[in-house]
Amino acid sequence: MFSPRVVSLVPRTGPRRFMSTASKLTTVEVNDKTGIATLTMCRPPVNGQNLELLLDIKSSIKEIENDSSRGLIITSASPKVFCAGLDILEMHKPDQQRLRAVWTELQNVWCALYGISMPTAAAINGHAPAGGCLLATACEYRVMVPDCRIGLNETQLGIIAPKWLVSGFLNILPKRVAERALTQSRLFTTDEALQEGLIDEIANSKEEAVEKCAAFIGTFSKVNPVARALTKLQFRAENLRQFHKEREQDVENFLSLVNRPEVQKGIGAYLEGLKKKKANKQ
Ligand SMILES: CCCCCCC/C=C/C(=O)SCCNC(=O)CCNC(=O)[C@H](O)C(C)(C)COP(=O)(O)OP(=O)(O)OC[C@H]1O[C@@H](n2cnc3c(N)ncnc32)[C@H](O)[C@@H]1OP(=O)(O)O
Repeated sequence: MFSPRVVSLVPRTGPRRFMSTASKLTTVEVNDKTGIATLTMCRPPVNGQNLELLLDIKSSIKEIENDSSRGLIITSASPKVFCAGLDILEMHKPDQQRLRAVWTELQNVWCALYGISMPTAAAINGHAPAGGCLLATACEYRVMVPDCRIGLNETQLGIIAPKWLVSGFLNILPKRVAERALTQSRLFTTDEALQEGLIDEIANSKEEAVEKCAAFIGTFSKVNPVARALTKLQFRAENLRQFHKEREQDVENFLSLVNRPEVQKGIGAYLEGLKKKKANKQ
């Protein structure tokens, strides 16, 4: 659960350092001058959230939290995609135990990122549908590169995003806009996302996005970190409480929904569509 941590306000000096990461699916780089940790997802081609990537993101977030970094920036090593959401292959003709673990780890990742006390920001250097949007909206600030898309498009796959998954989205967007976007499976362009407030800034490159995220985190340098953390919790505690109350039932709901024959059919067709898209590109 949420536990605010006192962070020294004295700037660190020295070179950048890398933390150990569970595998190569994420890297964590800490800027020793600013104390900000950048977590980069590295599962080509699109950072599809399979079980291993989710486990790795979770352990990197925990590592950053234990290191008392000044802030956390999440981004991607893929040139065009921040994160394509859940790896659809995990949901198609699934192994039941693994599917259960995938959903549990998606919950764990959201909970760790949404409830972390340090400032968080997403440098969205590419498309961010579904689970990608979930990561971005769990953060406090979002900077996105031009000509990309972000949103919760679950209904397109015949699945329903549960309340906890939508809560970050609802922190940012007016309820009416959120309801319409979810029911329409709307993916916002970068410009639309800025106009609606789903993102905070546009940057021309990933590097600039990371810089803008760091500048946002820097705005807290003179704010008491405990007061900041408790204030953040005040805004997020109710969603976290509700999530913990419902998380087990939520896993059962997910399993039963994904296993429905018509949903399996929809997921299969969606996968085919992705493959056809690639064939048409060639
Ligand atoms: C109680 C129940 C609650 C259920 C709630 C469920 C909550 C979460 C759900 C999800 O996250 S579902 C996943 C939703 N994601 C998407 O719909 C994104 C699909 N992908 C795309 O739109 C595009 O790929 C892209 C991200 C915009 C990137 O486009 P780009 O043109 O750069 O690449 P592609 O050629 O399309 O893809 C490359 C390669 O990657 C495969 N792929 C793409 N997305 C996924 C994915 N989500 N899972 C698995 N694989 C994916 C795609 O098929 C290509 O594969 P190859 O053909 O190269 O093998």
